[in-house]
Amino acid sequence: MISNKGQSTNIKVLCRIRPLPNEVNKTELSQIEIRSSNNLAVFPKTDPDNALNFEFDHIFPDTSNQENIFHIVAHSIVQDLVQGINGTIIAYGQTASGKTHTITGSDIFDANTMGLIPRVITSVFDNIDESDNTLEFSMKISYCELYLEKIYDLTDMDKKGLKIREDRARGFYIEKLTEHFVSSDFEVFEILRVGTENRHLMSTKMNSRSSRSHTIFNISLDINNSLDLSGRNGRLCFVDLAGSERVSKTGAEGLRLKELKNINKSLNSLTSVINALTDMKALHVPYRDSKLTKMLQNSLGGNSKTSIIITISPLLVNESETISTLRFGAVAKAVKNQPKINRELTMAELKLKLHKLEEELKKKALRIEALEEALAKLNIDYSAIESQPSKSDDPIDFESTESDEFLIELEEVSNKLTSYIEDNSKRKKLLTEVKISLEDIENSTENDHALISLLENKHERIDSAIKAKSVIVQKLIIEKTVLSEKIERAHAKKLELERALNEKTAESNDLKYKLKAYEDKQEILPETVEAIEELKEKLVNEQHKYKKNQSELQELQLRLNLALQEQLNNKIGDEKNVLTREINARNDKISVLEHELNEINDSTKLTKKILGEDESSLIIDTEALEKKLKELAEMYKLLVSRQSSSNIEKQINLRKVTRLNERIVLLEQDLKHKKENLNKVEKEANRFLDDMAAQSIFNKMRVPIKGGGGKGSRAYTYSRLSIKPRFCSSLKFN
Ligand SMILES: Nc1ncnc2c1ncn2[C@@H]1O[C@H](COP(=O)(O)OP(=O)(O)OP(=O)(O)O)[C@@H](O)[C@H]1O
Repeated sequence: MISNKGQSTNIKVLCRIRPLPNEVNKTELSQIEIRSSNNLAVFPKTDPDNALNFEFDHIFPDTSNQENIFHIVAHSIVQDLVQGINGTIIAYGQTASGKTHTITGSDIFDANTMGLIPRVITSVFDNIDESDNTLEFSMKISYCELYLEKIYDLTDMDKKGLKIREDRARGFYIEKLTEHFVSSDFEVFEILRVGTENRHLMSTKMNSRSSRSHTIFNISLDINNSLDLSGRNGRLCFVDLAGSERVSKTGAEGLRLKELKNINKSLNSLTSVINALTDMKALHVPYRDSKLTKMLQNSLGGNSKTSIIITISPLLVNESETISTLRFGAVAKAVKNQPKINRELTMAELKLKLHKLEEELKKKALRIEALEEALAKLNIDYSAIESQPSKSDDPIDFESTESDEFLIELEEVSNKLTSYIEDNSKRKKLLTEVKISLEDIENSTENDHALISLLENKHERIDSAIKAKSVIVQKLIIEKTVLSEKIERAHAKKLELERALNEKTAESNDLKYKLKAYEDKQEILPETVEAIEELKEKLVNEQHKYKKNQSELQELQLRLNLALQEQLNNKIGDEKNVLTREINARNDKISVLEHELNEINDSTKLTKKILGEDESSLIIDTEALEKKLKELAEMYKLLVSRQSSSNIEKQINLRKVTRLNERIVLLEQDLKHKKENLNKVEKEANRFLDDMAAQSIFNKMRVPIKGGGGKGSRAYTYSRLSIKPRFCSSLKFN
């Protein structure tokens, strides 16, 4: 990296006064007067008449918001960063005075409360978006903290106790600190969020989330110009220092005390560095005294545009810390840095430089030649002059005395020549170095080109190999499909064959079984014939019996029907007669009664006529008549009940007839079953006879197919049977 010489610039110091915490009473305020945007006075409680006056680059009153801070502190730093100029923003101040609030913000995702880092990140990406297309950017982020003199990688908590190394080109740097390549503000926000969560915090009297460490958030931006191949690099560093506190005020103990001592120690070393940087008489800047100052070497007195934001509290209770912070800021303001554009020369620039050096070298060589010629004309051996001891030690003794002036001139020429030679050798050396570096660059460029073409070739080869492979893969896929179809077909065929084989095996088993059965049967044929004869006989007998039964049954049924019919007719006739007789008798009775009633009527009329003649005999007659009437009524009732009981009897008889009919149906069904059974028996007998007939033909036609055959052989084949004897087809029933 070759850089233009940096201009000396003072560190900027800006002062931010935090607003009052809500719970605080106004009477407890320090007397701080903001006199202008860069001037402020403090009237100490102990000595209000002697105001302490402070001048800073800017003073932010407690009403300033985060956006104001960004515009005044960081806007120009962002512009510098994208030009390749380093920047640093440091927050320094008492605990709870608002350092973290200023650098990171209370909530990095809240547009109002987000601090400088998120705003700067957004702005850098905006700048990148708006930049020329020929510029290429590459951004790296790292985030670490210094806690109890140990360095932690906040983006990877497994990395603790990191070492600070020193390098000629880079100065101090943290070894193994993760640098995240990022391409969007979201990624940076995420790193910031995770890192901020990982910080060492503690709840203290003054701050519920007090930082117990110094944190450094670093942005590194490489800017490359694709046209002239020039490059730049800018680094922007945000430092949130841990807050100073008086041990006596806090009454801290244990770890808290240890933390506090460490914080104060490193802040003291920072103050020492600042003091040394501003002290003209100081011979040495004690950067190496602490890790913090090593890490901030470039930001303080180095190649960086640095701004320190001092944060102060308006509370009276913090007055002494406020004054000491303001004093620190006042001193720091005097520190001078040399920021410069960090740029690499373009190839054209390097070539031009080389060309100039070569021209210069040629001129020098000509001058040397001219001088050597002049010497030669004067007969002076230049090499002898060169090898001669110095004049003071052993002065030259010129016997042929030339003039003293000539000697002086000669000495001058000799001196000039020597200086030319020295100059020349220096330039030659420089030229060689430049040539070497140019060659290196050309070599590396050639190497890069070669590598690129190698990679391109390789890429092409891989590409064509991939294509070839994909063709093969396609073919293989097709082959695989065809093969799997074939396999499927073969499998189906195999299953079919297996099924056929099973069937054949079953058939063969069946045949074997049948063969065995026939063989067995053959052995018992005489008995079988006898049995068949017996069976036949039995069957004929059964058929006879069945026929007889059937005709008997039919006869029985006929008789039954007749009997029933007769019985029914008789019964109905009887009933009818009885009823007719009863009805006739009743009619007779009714006509008798009617007759009697007429007589009574007549006698009543007569009675009415002779009324008064014999009333008592009339009453007797009336009573007799009433009695008669009663008897007639009862007789009528009896007749009616007889008629209803004859109706019931008729119903019963009808039910009996129905039951008889049902029984007839049942008998018919039974008869049908018996018929069916008989048919079955007949069919069985026919089959049996068929088998017998086949057997008798088979016995005549069997042929050996294996093992010579003959008697006792088990392997036979069958000829097709064409004659099938039937068993008594005439016995079939309809
Ligand atoms: N300017 C401000 N406006 C609003 N709130 C603020 C401001 N400054 C500080 N605060 C609030 O005060 C509290 C302490 O602030 P912060 O943590 O930033 O202090 P600090 O200086 O970083 O403290 P420490 O050194 O202990 O870490 C926080 O809740 C913060 O939000």
